[in-house]
Formats: sequence, C-alpha cells, structure tokens
Amino acid sequence: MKSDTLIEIDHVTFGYDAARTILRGVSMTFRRGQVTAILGGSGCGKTTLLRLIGGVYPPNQGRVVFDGELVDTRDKELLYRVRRRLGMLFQFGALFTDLTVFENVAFPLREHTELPESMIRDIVLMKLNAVGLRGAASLRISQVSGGMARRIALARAISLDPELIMYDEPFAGLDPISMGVTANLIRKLNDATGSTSLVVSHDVQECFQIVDYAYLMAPGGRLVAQGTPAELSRSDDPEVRQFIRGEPDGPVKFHYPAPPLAQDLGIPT
Ligand SMILES: Nc1ncnc2c1ncn2[C@@H]1O[C@H](COP(=O)(O)OP(=O)(O)OP(=O)(O)O)[C@@H](O)[C@H]1O
Repeated sequence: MKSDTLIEIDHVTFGYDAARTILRGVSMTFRRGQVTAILGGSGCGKTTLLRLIGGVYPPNQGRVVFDGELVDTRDKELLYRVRRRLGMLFQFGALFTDLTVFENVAFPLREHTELPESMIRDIVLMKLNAVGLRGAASLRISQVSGGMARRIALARAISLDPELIMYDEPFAGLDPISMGVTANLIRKLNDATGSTSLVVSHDVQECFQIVDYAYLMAPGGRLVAQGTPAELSRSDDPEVRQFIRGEPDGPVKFHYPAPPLAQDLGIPT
C-alpha cells in the first residue's frame, strides 16, 4: 500500500557555501493529495527548499525522501525519474514571450514526449480549458494580461500530468481578483488531477483560503510553526501572530540591525 506521505524533509540543514547556513534542521512532511503551503518572509529559504526537493542540491545534513526513495543527487537516473514526476511553476511564470499561448503549453510535451502532434494538440487544449483559456490559444504572450500569463504558466506546469506541482510565489505581482482566481485554480487542479501541491508564498491570507496544511519559516531558515490554517490562526505564539496578521513589528524586526539613526546622521544626542 502507498504511504500517505509523498515527500519527507527530514532534519535538513543546508547552505550554498560553508559561510552561511540557509536551512537549519528543517523537517516537513507533504501528504499525498494535499495542498501544503511553505510560508515565510523574503530570504528565509523557501525557494531553496524547493531546489532540494528537485535534487538540484544535496542537503549538508538530513534527508529528502520522495515517494519512499532517498533523493540522492549523485544518482542521475533517479533524479531524472523524480523530476519527470514534478511540475514547477516558477516565480512570474517564465513564459516564452515570443511564442503563442498554445506553443508555451505544448513546449514540455514536445521536449519530453514522442506524442504525435494531434495528441499534443488535444492535451494542450484540455489543459488550457482547465484554466479557462482555451479561447486564447493563438494569442502571443505579449498580448495577455499578468493574471492570464499566470494561468498559462499553470497550464504548462500541468501539461505532463505531474504528481507533485511546486508553485514558487504564484501570487506575486497579481491584483486581488487574479490572486483569488489563481488560488482557486491551484486547489481545483490539485483535486481534479489527484496530484499533490506545494505553494511557496508570503501571502498568508491567499494561501489559507486553499491549503490543507502550512509550514511557517522564519529568517535564518528555521521552521517556527506548522498546522492547518485554522490551527495557525488560533496560535498565540508572537512570531506566528506577527506573520499571520502582517504586523510590521514583533519578534521579527522591521529594521535590519543598525546603529541609532541619529548616530548615523551625525546628530549629537
Ligand atoms: N544559488 C545561490 N547561491 C548562493 N546563495 C543563494 C542562492 N540562491 C539563494 N541564495 C541565498 O539563500 C537565501 C535564501 O534564499 P531563498 O530564495 O531560498 O529564499 P526565499 O525564502 O525563497 O525568499 P524569496 O521569497 O525572496 O524568494 C537568500 O539569502 C539568498 O540570497
């Protein structure tokens, strides 16, 4: 029987170089069929975590396990197998601006499969239909809005029917309505395709509308809290409350450590 867990991050510590640790003893479990958020402010290591799951870098300590298999970055065959099962929606979509909407969604299918053109056409139209943009297939990327571009990137991320879809800041730069549309789509696509989704974001409220579970990371690559949106909303931990309510100051300081302003400006005190 398949285990409930699709990915396990087990006491992972990681730094791009020896001088600076980015993730410190982080443990997380991503359950099959669920949408899980990794929340946290800028620079706390969220994207880095996605790279470790994709086997781009090995952890310095700890393990990353994908569907029961240790992600060993030296094992190229295993990495290829794991990556075939992942779909990734990058920050800001990264679409090919000189190609049409259709060509963008068809791209991974042409790269990774030998499917005949008639089948590629049907799959692309189905994926575009799922995000409500079948009618926009022949438009160029330069002709679509930011919200549409995000949905096209979503259609492209699901083109190969991934078991795991990783979204890096899917709401960045979107207006509130497009944000809501994108969030609902992430949920809908997850459930309709029976996949598992990870959403990296600093948008707590948007994520809480759609996720089953969330991890909260803090500067210095620490995991500070985890739970369902309801559990985290009830938390009385000051760090959690500051982040969830978007309070400007709390345990996480607004100001980067600095000498007093007067001193920096040369004003005698
Ligand atoms: N390839 C790299 N080499 C060296 N340092 C890196 C590299 N990528 C990221 N970093 C550093 O690692 C830290 C964590 O970055 P990361 O992108 O994982 O954070 P994040 O939480 O995703 O932030 P954001 O939301 O701003 O993208 C940052 O300080 C960043 O400068």
